[in-house]
Amino acid sequence: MNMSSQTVARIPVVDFSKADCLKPGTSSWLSARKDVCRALEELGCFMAILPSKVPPELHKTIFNAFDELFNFPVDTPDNPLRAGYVTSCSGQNTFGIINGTNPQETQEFTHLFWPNGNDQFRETADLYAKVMAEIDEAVTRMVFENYGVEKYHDDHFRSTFYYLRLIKYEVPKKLGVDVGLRSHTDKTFSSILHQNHVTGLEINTKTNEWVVFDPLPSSVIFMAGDVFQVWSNDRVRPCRHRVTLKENEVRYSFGLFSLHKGVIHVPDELLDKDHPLRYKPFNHLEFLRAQKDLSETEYAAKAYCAI
Ligand SMILES: O=C(O)CCC(=O)C(=O)O
Ligand SMILES: [Fe+2]
Repeated sequence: MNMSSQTVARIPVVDFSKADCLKPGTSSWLSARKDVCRALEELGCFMAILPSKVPPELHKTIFNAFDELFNFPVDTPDNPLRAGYVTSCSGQNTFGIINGTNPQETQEFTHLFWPNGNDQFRETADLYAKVMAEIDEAVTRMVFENYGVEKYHDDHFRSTFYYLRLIKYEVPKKLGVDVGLRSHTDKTFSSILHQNHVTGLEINTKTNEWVVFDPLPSSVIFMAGDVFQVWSNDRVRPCRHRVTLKENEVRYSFGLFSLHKGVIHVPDELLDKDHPLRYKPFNHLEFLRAQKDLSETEYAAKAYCAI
């Protein structure tokens, strides 16, 4: 063991470009499952190397399109884009697409900007969203299997939908101290982010260190949200994170946020005398509607439905 691995916490890596990694029951699946579950219980996140069907050059394609997207004038009073254009309280500008894994939705969105369409952007966004959703399906199945409740996974996944967000952080005014997003946990079941080359996302470890996420271009970060914690009766650790802007460049990220239609409850199989029930069943979408601040708060679902 060298010095740095003793002193610097690292974000675990799970390689989904390996053959059969996304096929339940194979030896690659089982080995990935072990790494996934350990990472989610210890840290609440991991870096996922994307399957090889995502060609590495698409990284440039998607973020070059972001330059154009975020330069469209959206602040004119009658612009239909205003409705979907949200500016959060700190440094984020975002476009959000509900049901972002549905190609019809991304097509409508694309046409708002480019009246004649932009196949390159649309197809690239669709591919990333699709692959990220496949990773989400596999990862949640791995966790369900690990806890012996895989029989609930199909229903769970059928009730999942994805909110796609395109996020921009401006070049910071004061390098090194500018806040992109204050420390928070996501109010999702899970969140998956693909970012451009500008670092800024920081992950909080169990020992309260902040570790900078420095991804490979062909990777994403998978983070457990508050609702994953509640569902697992505190076995999965929600990922506490923030964005600090330290580089003299625009930072972009492409995020897929999973939401659940219906009631979340802890499976009975996860309860025993050492693990008494900690959460009341709750409706994810009602919970989201009840939140005043959707971005920069911590452990909100825990507070909402703890027993
Ligand atoms: O842009 C990022 O890397 C993180 C975004 C984030 O944490 C959020 O939108 O909740
Ligand atoms: Fe977040």
